Amino acid sequence: MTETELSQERREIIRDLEVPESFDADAEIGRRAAFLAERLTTTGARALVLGISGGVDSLTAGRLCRLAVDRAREAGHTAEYVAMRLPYGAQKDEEDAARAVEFTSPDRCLTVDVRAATDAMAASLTESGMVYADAAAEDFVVGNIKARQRMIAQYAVSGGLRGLVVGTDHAAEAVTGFFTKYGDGGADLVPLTGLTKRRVRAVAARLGAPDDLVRKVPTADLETLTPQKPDEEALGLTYDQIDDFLEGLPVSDQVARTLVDRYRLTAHKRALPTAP
Ligand SMILES: Nc1ncnc2c1ncn2[C@@H]1O[C@H](COP(=O)(O)OP(=O)(O)OC[C@H]2O[C@@H]([n+]3cccc(C(=O)O)c3)[C@H](O)[C@@H]2O)[C@@H](O)[C@H]1O
Ligand SMILES: Nc1ncnc2c1ncn2[C@@H]1O[C@H](COP(=O)(O)OP(=O)(O)OP(=O)(O)O)[C@@H](O)[C@H]1O
Ligand SMILES: [Mg+2]
Repeated sequence: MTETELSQERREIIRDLEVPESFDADAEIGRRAAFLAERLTTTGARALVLGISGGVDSLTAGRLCRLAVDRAREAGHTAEYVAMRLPYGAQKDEEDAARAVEFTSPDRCLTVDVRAATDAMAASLTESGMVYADAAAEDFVVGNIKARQRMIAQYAVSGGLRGLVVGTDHAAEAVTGFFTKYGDGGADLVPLTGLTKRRVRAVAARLGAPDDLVRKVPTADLETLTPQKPDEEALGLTYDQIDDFLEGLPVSDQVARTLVDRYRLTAHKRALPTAP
């Protein structure tokens, strides 16, 4: 890829992922809360359902759900914001998760431990004769089962309450495809679309979130063998590098090429299933 092709492709990615040049936290909060409220009133849905992990993305999306439900109610609509705690057994940062739930102020919070379902599926797969390359490969696959069990739990609640499932994907995850296909990637509404990680943090700070949660080290926390593994370690890139790339700020050629490659390789995760 020539320099010109690289910068052209970068511009296209920024456009496709809807990353605006300028950013104003107040404007983003207003626009995104209004979007969620409009979805509630237009679809007639009665609930916004969201998993709260203890990380900054769900904390931010949760507070936007609170604002949106309040707005929809003011317009005469009946709706609630339902938070879900979805630990796999005992979660190491449970205290952060509890504080995050409190900050987002849900109408109710349901806790569903995804461990039994995850372990049962993993055991059935092994019984079927499925063999993994090694223990780390199995752990990685089971990590994605955890994410999909969370999706199943959220859709069960959404189905029962006539709700909509809220996802937390944003531009810095979308560009790298750093989410589980049909797991945390499975949602009805994605209010953080187009935000870089630092902009998610800026929105969270503006919403008044506790500082340590705003600055918390991001983790998918899916692998049992390496709990709380920082995303940056798994990605081999820092969020600052990813954000700089998406915000059109200076990045090394190597970072730009890595991200363009990653974006191409993960195109299937941002698209509908491929058809003939
Ligand atoms: N070219 C192609 N066209 C159509 N489909 C294609 C495909 N290549 C793979 N696939 C399918 O996609 C599957 C792989 O996708 P997937 O199952 O998602 O698995 P994969 O992308 O390998 O793993 C998910 C990654 O996202 C990270 N993650 C997950 C969840 C949350 C977070 C977080 O930040 O919190 C991060 C996780 O740590 C891991 O690194 C393949 O097994 C295959 O079925
Ligand atoms: N243990 C959990 N309990 C409830 N929801 C979860 C849990 N783990 C993940 N999720 C859901 O999956 C989403 C994706 O996880 P992800 O790690 O990208 O976001 P986060 O934890 O909110 O923020 P960060 O990326 O900074 O860790 C979360 O935003 C949340 O909605
Ligand atoms: Mg997380």
